[in-house]
Amino acid sequence: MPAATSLHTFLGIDFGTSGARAIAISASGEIVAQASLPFPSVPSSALAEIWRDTLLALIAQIPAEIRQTLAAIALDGTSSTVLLCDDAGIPLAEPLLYNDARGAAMLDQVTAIAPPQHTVLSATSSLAKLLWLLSTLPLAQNAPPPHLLHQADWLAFLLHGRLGLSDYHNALKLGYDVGALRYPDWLLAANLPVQLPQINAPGTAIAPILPDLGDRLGIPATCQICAGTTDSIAAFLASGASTPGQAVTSLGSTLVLKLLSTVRVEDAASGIYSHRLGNLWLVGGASNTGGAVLRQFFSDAELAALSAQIDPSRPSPQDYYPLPKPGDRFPINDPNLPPCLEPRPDNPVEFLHGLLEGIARIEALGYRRLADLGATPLREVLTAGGGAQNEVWTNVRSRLLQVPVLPSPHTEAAYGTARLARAALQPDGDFGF
Ligand SMILES: Nc1ncnc2c1ncn2[C@@H]1O[C@H](COP(=O)(O)OP(=O)(O)O)[C@@H](O)[C@H]1O
Ligand SMILES: O=C(CO)[C@H](O)[C@H](O)COP(=O)(O)O
Repeated sequence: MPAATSLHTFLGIDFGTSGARAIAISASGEIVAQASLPFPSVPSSALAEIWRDTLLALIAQIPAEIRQTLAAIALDGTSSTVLLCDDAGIPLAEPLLYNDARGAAMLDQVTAIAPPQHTVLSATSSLAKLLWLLSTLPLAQNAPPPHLLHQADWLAFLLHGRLGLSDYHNALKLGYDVGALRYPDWLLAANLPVQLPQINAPGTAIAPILPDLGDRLGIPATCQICAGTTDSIAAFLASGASTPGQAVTSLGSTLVLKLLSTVRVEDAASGIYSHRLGNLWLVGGASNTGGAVLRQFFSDAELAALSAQIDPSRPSPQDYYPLPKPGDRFPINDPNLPPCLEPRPDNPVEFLHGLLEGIARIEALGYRRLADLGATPLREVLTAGGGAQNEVWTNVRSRLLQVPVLPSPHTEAAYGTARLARAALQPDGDFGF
């Protein structure tokens, strides 16, 4: 594998909840190109087809002169978005998205095989989804067991052609033991009729881009495709945070908390888990609250205009638990938790104040839970995602969190994934963990 030079660039591709983005950076971390494409709100074809078309169209949007300098590409996807495919990588059924709770029907089975309090004990875990998919998939007798892949794994497969690989960020909610770096005995003993992916460290260079695809896209044959990560870990990596006690809240369609901690904590009842990051832990959880609820009531322009009329120093009298539909994962892990959006004041400014404060209270409750479980105390919160631009909201959150809340220097997950691609070719890495 050739070493990277100052003439090389690195591409990060983020498959988020509402669209995909790509950012190319130079060896010094400067953004040299970026592109984005929304997902269609009403899917016109099978989901995996939309992902594939979006991936190729997104790469094609990066200027040709940058594409020909690419030394590595990494991808992230929404965590626990999974699919089953055959030995040729063809999806056998529609993928299940990160927030799909149909796995609730399999929780008894998950409980029977997994240890108590394990992260997989959630309706939306990759393992619950895998069991649900296996229970519904009509598999021909003697057919080889299907491959389970996450969204980022499958997209990377399209670029490097090696099937059956994942990374230990995406694999956490499948049950992979990120402490021991192996599948645990309880999962292997379950003998599931599936080919579990082989797990790599996020950012490991896997293989060069498929020659035909490289030719078609004007990407050098030497460009390495790397093991990926999840979208909210990518947002954390984008921030540059590297000291225990620093946290990143992703305020996109959902609310995701990630605190860098020397202590690993887990609590299935509140949807809290720890991702591995070098020698440290990225502890936190993901709630279904967030910008998707705001979008049910307000356009982005309305959010900006109405927020400007809110006094962030004054608590809202509303006691909302904003969710786009019943069910949350963190800090209350309950697939049936009802949203609370009543009573609704006539004045839209007051209603929005209640929503922003409700989401901020869920965030504060989440960080409090992490502290109660013994994680490194919170010192500072950086914010990524569409909500990061809302200063009034930042002030509401700062009042409730009682630590400084700052915008992340780079709010795009794709920037963090580009850093991961760059680290793949610079073995001493640049993350400092
Ligand atoms: N001024 C604003 N204040 C609060 N939220 C906002 C504002 N502008 C956009 N948003 C929210 O940001 C979300 C989009 O953020 P983004 O990071 O692009 O999300 P995704 O998770 O889908 O990638 C939308 O759901 C929208 O409601
Ligand atoms: O809600 C999400 C979708 O944007 C997040 O991807 C998510 O569930 C966070 O998971 P992880 O901590 O494994 O990255």
